[in-house]
Amino acid sequence: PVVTVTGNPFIGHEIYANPYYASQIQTAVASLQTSEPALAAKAASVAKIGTFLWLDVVRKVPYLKNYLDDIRYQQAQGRKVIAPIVVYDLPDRDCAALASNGEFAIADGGEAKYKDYINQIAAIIKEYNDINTVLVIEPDSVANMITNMGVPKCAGAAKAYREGIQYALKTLNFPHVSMYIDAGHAGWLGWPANITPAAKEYSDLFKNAGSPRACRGIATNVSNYNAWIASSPDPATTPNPNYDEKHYVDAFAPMLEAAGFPAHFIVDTGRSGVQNIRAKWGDWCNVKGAGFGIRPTTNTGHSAVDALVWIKPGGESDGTSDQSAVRFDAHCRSESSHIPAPEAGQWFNEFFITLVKNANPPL
Ligand SMILES: O=[N+]([O-])c1ccc(O[C@@H]2O[C@H](CO)[C@@H](O[C@@H]3O[C@H](CO)[C@@H](O[C@@H]4O[C@H](CO)[C@@H](O)[C@H](O)[C@H]4O)[C@H](O)[C@H]3O)[C@H](O)[C@H]2O)cc1
Ligand SMILES: [Mg+2]
Repeated sequence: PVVTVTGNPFIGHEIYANPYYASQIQTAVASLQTSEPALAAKAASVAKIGTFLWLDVVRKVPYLKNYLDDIRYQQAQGRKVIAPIVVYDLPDRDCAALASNGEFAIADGGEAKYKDYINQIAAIIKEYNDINTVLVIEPDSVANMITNMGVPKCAGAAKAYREGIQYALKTLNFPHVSMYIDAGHAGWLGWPANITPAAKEYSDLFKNAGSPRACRGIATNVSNYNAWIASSPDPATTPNPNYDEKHYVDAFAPMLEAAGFPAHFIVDTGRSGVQNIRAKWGDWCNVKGAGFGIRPTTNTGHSAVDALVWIKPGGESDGTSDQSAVRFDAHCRSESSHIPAPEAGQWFNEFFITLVKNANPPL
């Protein structure tokens, strides 16, 4: 039946555990089976945990139908399953870094290609109006508009980012959809100097898109390593009073509400199980010693936080450590980084095994 979502979309639902991530995990399990069977079993259990599907290239969009068909099959068995998707293909993507440079360039018709990408997603999502669908909108992009307008590529992309995101918010505004716009993390927009301009930027985006019903709020800590709640501040976070994601949400939510954007939040806890492992807070690439964090849940203990979720699939690289690679970013050879590492999005088996070993809570 047609789904109309009101309120927290995650309540009473499990998050789709997609077969693509599961198949990559099987590789790790096979490599551990004989030498470390207990660890292999823990690794295998991750395949059942729902992570988000990243539509990071337009050629992946048609595969969305396969996943949605699979969810229909699970729903036919009486299960209530969320479709968890990341929309991530803006032209001149990842403008302040190199690791996740995208396929579309503004200089090469990227804005029109992005609208076609969004239209393709909208056509499929519209057809599957019986599936409760959650969309994270464009990790890192708006955050870069707040802190990196000094980077020529970001300054040059500002108009395209804002227009592209507003197009997405309007075009994907369906009754069965809930959208969360990415807003970096506590160590990015959570800094006092950044959070005030951030509140204006996000509320303007929301209002200029016509305050779409489906725009439920904000996603934080996507692909990052911050605690949801830290028992004490990680030394790398000093002197930021917002030293974990809960402090960031507590500070940000009322500012957005006051500016006309009554945002709810989801927080990525996929790789936040271990704290105090970064030399510098700005070290974002393949952080050595990381562990899987709090399992996806709606028991957040926070009225503004709909769910803790695993958005970045742990085990997929943040970026290559190969200095000769086109998309090499020096942050991926930071003192905090696990080296060697493959290209962004590629399977990073050693890192996955560390995430399993260091999982907190334990697997
Ligand atoms: O105490 N002080 O006096 C003081 C003064 C100034 C300060 O400045 C702040 O310092 C922060 C670093 O601490 C900066 O935050 C970093 O900004 C980077 C982008 O520029 C982000 O990188 C992205 O990370 C994504 C994954 O999260 C990747 O997917 C993506 O590819 C990658 O590009 C880092 O996470 C994020 O931690 C702030 O901008 C900056 O304003 C801070 C304190
Ligand atoms: Mg990235």
